[in-house]
Amino acid sequence: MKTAYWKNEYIALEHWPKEAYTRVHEAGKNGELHCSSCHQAVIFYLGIHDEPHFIHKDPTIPPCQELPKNSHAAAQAKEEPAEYGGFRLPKSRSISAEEENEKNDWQSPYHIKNLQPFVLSAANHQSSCHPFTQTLKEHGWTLDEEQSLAVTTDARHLLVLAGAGSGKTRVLTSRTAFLLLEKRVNPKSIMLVTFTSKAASEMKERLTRMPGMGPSTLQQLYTGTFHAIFYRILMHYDPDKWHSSKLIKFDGEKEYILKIAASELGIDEREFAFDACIQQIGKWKNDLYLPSDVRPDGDFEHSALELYKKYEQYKETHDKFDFDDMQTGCYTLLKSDPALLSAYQNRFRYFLMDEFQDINRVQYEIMRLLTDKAEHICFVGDDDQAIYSFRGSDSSFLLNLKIDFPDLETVYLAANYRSGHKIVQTANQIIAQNHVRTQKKMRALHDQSPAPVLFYPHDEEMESVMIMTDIMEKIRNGASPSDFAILYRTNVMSRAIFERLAVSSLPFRVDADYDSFYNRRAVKGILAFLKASLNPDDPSMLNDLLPPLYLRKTAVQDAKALSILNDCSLLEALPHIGGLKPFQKKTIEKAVSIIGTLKNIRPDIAIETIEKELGFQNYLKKRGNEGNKMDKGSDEIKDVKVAASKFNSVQAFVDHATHMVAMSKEVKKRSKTEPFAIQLGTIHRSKGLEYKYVYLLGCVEGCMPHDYALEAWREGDRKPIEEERRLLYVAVTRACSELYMSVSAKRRGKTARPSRFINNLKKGAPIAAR
Ligand SMILES: Nc1ncnc2c1ncn2[C@@H]1O[C@H](COP(=O)(O)OP(=O)(O)OP(=O)(O)O)[C@@H](O)[C@H]1O
Repeated sequence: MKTAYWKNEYIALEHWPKEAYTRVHEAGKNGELHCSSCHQAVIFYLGIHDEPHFIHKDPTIPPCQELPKNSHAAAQAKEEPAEYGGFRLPKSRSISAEEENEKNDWQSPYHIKNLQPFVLSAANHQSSCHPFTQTLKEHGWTLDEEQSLAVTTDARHLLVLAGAGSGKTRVLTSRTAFLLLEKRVNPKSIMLVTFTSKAASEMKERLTRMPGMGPSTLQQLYTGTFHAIFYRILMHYDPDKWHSSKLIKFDGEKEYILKIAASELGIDEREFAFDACIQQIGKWKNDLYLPSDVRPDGDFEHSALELYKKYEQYKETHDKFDFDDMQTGCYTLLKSDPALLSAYQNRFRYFLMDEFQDINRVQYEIMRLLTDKAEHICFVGDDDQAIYSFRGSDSSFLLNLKIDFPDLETVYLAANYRSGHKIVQTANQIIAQNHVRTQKKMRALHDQSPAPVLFYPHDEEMESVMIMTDIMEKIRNGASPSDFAILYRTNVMSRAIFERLAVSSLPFRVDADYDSFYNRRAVKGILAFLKASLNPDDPSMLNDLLPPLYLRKTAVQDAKALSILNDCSLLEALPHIGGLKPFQKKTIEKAVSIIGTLKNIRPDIAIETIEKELGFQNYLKKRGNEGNKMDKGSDEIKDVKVAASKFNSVQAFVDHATHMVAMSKEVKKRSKTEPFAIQLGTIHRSKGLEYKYVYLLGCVEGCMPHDYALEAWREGDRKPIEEERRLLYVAVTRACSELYMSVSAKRRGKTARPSRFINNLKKGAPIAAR
């Protein structure tokens, strides 16, 4: 059914603006929609597969005949009210039923076609006859011919080079078991390096299920990430120097140190990309470049080098260290203490290293030192999954291993056990466009999964509703929440889907580094103005309100004292703070006079007022992170406006934001102990994982590839774009059965273009009008 009543208003979907669809959907959930014929309650279906339509809430009632177009109700809809169904139509838009130009075409989902046909390869199913492989098989753990070779070879130096889902982790785990059980290697002499600590514990967990593997043996294995292993070495050697209380954990802290240094050096804060500078310093350190080794190229690197020097001085004087220092510190320690190095070399004789494509120079050099007396090294990696080069990782270490290890034996794994043929072909097609890579092609073992789907929401809000509908349908049909992952390029993209999940009854979890969208710096600033408007005495808004009014944080105390003294609100006290410069006084007085009115206007308009009239835009330019490459304050403002546009009042929006901040804390806590939940996460964090159903948000230019990569590409640097393509490849290859990629028409309130990475997937196929 294409028509309904929203309270007393008539909705004909054909003429209803798509930006209002999510509101109609909400209205249906709240019981505000009724059938235009029988007046029974209806809900609004807004999913991926079928066109949006109304359905009776009671599933036993069949669809009704629609009312004719020229009925009384339809005529009512022609009056073009300013507020319609609680939704404001753009003034220029007519909702007249006669105006066919205004027809609201639905773009059907596109099932990726033109993929190479599936060919069943007999080799895929052959399992090896090696006795160890046979033993594993008897215990339900199969290895194919290639995997078995990688597990049982006597090669001293072994590289397992393989595509996604080809069983690299399975091989690494089996090879560890082979060394322990077949070769009777002392577990204490094995070092097993994984990319995440979770992967290390998962591998240990898999090992416990192998025949003859006791927990005491596994406890003796030396496992962990490079960082964890290096830190353990440092702590063993000098626990005071490396005490965790001295660790600089967050980029925010680094940025603070760099901003002070920048002002001392006269670097213009407004223009400078502090996030890129933090990355650059990390890159130099991971490349083992001391400040004196750096030969800067261009203005940015010159400034970054000066800041690098200052940053190192700061840590020295304040007795601090950061994560990069754990690596460089370990390298220096091992180089400077031959006895210590020798002790480690004598202890560890067997090395197994996963995700080797993401190794950086300092890690490689430490690995070279530690493995000097090694009897066996197994490197595992996939250059197509190298996604950390922005922080100094370099897959050429993997690809050039033969130079340092001339007897290196390479085993290629080509069979993909994880995904259906159409997903594997889609991934092959995406990654084949990269110029810098080793040529390899994955082949799937079955063709039972449907083709990946591109779907076309109007915006971020509709994207999240469509995904939710699809997930709920699948769960009703027997899927488990843990079958699903919703992946995105950057955390800021998760706002809308988080909000939908938060108000649903579905269990979901987030990455360990997740933080609420409403805790972002610029968003908190905007919220402070809105909160002040609702309650000028709310002390919780003061801290975030002061910086955009150019007041120091210490002004909190002054404001509190003045409000008591003058018997006025905290907000009213601000212009009376002593020592204000004329421009400050003017800004504050204007703000105070306008803030009070914000609560009476629509939240998105209120935000616009804060931005333009109350100087928030200028503040962001001066003090924000507008020079940043990744997270720009102005982008956060665009996002917050999209979020606010769902609400009719400032109060409702502020309440919602407060609720979401509390929810994100709660969900984060729950995430640690919630195994049967929908996973919400960045693509970076999804590496090594797999899910039956994967949804990819924002497959549009600017999101994927990210704006920063597009900028680099325009300046002639292809590397970031290739890395973005690898990210998409990683995301696509997480899906076992079904993959959905969202190509929204709008992003941050502006028209968006489909990602260049998926454009070629549609070649030769009809592209529906957008
Ligand atoms: N020989 C095999 N028989 C059956 N299933 C297998 C086999 N090898 C691997 N698998 C399954 O295929 C999936 C992918 O394996 P694994 O995670 O080891 O791949 P990977 O190469 O490490 O993947 P990625 O690099 O994409 O993270 C897992 O579900 C694993 O259990």
